[in-house]
Amino acid sequence: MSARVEGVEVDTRHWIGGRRVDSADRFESISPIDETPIAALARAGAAEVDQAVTAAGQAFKTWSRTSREERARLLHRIADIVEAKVESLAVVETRDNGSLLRSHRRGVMPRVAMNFRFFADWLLQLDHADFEVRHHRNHVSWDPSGVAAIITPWNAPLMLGTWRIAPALAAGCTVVYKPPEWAPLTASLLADITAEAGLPEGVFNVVQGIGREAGAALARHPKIRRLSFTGSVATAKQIATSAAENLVPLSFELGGKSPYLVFADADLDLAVNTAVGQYDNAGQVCLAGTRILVEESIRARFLEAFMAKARAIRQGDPRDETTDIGPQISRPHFERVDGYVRRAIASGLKPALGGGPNKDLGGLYYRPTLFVDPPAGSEILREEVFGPVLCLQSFRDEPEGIAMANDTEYGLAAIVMTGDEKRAERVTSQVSAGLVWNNCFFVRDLRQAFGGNGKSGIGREGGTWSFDFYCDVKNSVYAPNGWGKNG
Ligand SMILES: NC(=O)C1=CN([C@@H]2O[C@H](COP(=O)(O)OP(=O)(O)OC[C@H]3O[C@@H](n4cnc5c(N)ncnc54)[C@H](O)[C@@H]3O)[C@@H](O)[C@H]2O)C=CC1
Ligand SMILES: O=C(O)/C=C/C=C(\O)C(=O)O
Repeated sequence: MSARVEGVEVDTRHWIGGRRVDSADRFESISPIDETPIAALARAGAAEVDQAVTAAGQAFKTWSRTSREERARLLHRIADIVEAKVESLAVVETRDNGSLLRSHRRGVMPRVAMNFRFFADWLLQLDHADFEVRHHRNHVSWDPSGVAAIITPWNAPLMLGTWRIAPALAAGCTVVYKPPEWAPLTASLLADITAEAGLPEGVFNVVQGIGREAGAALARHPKIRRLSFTGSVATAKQIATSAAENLVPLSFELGGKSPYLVFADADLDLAVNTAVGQYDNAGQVCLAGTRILVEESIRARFLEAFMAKARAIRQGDPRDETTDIGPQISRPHFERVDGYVRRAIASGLKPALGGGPNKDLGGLYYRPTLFVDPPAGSEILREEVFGPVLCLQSFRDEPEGIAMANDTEYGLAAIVMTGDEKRAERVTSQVSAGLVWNNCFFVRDLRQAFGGNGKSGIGREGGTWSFDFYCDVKNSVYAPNGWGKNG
């Protein structure tokens, strides 16, 4: 069973134990570009999930004992093939999730390859730390833990999936991956790539399906040893409850409502351009600085420049090179975003920009929207909209700016725009966020610790943090032969 998407053949069955497996049930992937169904996929239930976990458990026996060099070689091979297939991966992903084709070609798919390369290289230089304590040698090693379950969302499907799959495989775990049902297709292409690379059967498995069915069955499976979840807080709570039953270690990368602080001494052009960039991917970015906080003395100048720039955003078909932002992922998500905007308007707020669907384009295209001065505590300031909706407020001085930045239950990212290096360090040290960018945004290096505070998540991934999570860290103590025999 397969679908032809933008000229690329995509197998729409599961990938379990190195072969394609079908289900009796189906679900459809609908393209956000024009809301047409583009593929019918196998829809897993508990039986297929169990089959995948069993295959992964079997494969773990040899993969966990495969040398680090061989694991790294295979991951590099996967990266080579991803690089050779950037174009087909990019066109399928754009059709499936509506993100910009040019971003997929130039940034996202190369990052997918980098996810594999980076963790392959990090594995080889992972320091198996030794230290001496009173003639006893302590040795710390990162041992593979077992089957890792990985569940990720649709806003950057292959990049977010491989950001967890690559370190899990590098760590010697085997993987059962449940891709997002709103953008499931490139996961299947990845399965083909792992086979072409020569990854042994059962090491990487894909179960396609719906979150509350296949995802829930995977999260509660008693044989998984790690659970990495990226998605919403509501789903995270359900998953945590299931995982608690089996005491499975969790890594959660969840939502955000990040502050974007602009001080009067900031480079105004840079601050405005970067602020307008928070609409990228049609606002479907967990890290986005959706609460713009501007120092009062430059508020009018900032707002004027922001509005001019934001009005120039070109919205349209994400396959068009000149498009800046595309559609929302799905009709339910579009309605959810619109619900937030409608309730804000009903509460008396007037959007300074946008405030509804893009009627010229129709479909799932939602206009970049800005609310100025929403009251403290209002829903639009508190909750993650995950659409092209920003809020702008102003603050009198640094302490007030920091207090407003921290007035959230989330703590994923913060952006600080200032020309004063000392202020940058001071503010950074006082904002609660897993990632703080000063005078920049989304500058990523895979050695960085990535994750959030509060409702934005549990744990960190990236570099050694990923190995700490996917591995059973072991400390061994070696005494000299005969040590202590004579008292
Ligand atoms: N911190 C981070 O790195 C990132 C966080 N996100 C967050 O993800 C959210 C958007 O993604 P959505 O797909 O709407 O989230 P979601 O929580 O609805 O779905 C995410 C994944 O979980 C699965 N799922 C849904 N219900 C499940 C259940 N009961 N048991 C097991 N699995 C289940 C889905 O099939 C999907 O694969 C936003 O809150 C966003 O901030 C998105 C990207 C990165
Ligand atoms: O760079 C990462 O590892 C993760 C980035 C997350 C997003 O791009 C997102 O959720 O939009």
